[in-house]
Amino acid sequence: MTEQSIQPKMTARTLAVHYGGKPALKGVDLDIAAGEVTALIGPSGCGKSTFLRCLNRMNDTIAAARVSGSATLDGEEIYGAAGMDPVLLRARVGMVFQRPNPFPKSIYDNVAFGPRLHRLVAEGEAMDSLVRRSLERAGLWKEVKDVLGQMGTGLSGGQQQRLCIARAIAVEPEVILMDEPCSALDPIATARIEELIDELRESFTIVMVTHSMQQAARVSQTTAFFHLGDIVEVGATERIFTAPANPLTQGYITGRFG
Ligand SMILES: Nc1ncnc2c1ncn2[C@@H]1O[C@H](COP(=O)(O)OP(=O)(O)OP(=O)(O)O)[C@@H](O)[C@H]1O
Repeated sequence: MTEQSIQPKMTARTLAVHYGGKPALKGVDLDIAAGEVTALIGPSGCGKSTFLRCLNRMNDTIAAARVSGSATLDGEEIYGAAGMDPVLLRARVGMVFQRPNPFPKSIYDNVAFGPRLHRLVAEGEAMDSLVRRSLERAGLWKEVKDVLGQMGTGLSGGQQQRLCIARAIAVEPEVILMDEPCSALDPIATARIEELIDELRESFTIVMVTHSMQQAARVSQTTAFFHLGDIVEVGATERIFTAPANPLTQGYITGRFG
């Protein structure tokens, strides 16, 4: 028995990625528990973002990347001949990036983009209420309700990141991948996003790459420690930060390397 959930939302088995023949991820296994925040930590270049991108086939967009092994969503294989369509997969497994990247469109159109692409609701009242609800869930509605026609790119960095979260949740994904979502933000904007992540966990499964030990400890329930393309240790966040089993994990969380 591991410390992991017995009914994982997503799994990775011997998942490996090479970039132009160079290994970046060396065949890792991980279970992602439903309704939790899983933090991926580890030194720079150890494969955290590469792993994250495997979970919604974003590595497909990198020409040099070759993925092997298996990843599943609700037990369904993502890769291989019977794998999932990347566009449909990304509607179920959304992504928020390091730098807030709203489209050069209005706040409204940023949030309506996914629902329009996937024809989720009709234009008009139904779309208006979906946009409103998504902005409310992202904690941004009150700040933008009177300026929905203004460019999303005109918001502050923290607001832009919450807009990107609203855009991601507008299509009701099951999983949200976050790649260092606060690293471009100031401490106040970071605190708001961390609170938001904690709230979103009630509705979504979240996998987050972070360089901040404090952030991993504050917002995640499970932590996986990556080192040189492997997952060295995974377990309950509290245990990882208080009693790591592996000396490499211990060295990293106490700041001896990384
Ligand atoms: N698009 C790419 N093309 C070629 N090599 C890449 C690409 N992306 C990542 N790599 C390489 O793969 C390895 C793992 O990188 P990755 O970005 O996944 O690590 P990371 O742990 O997320 O790093 P960081 O914490 O610095 O973001 C590194 O050696 C990196 O140089």
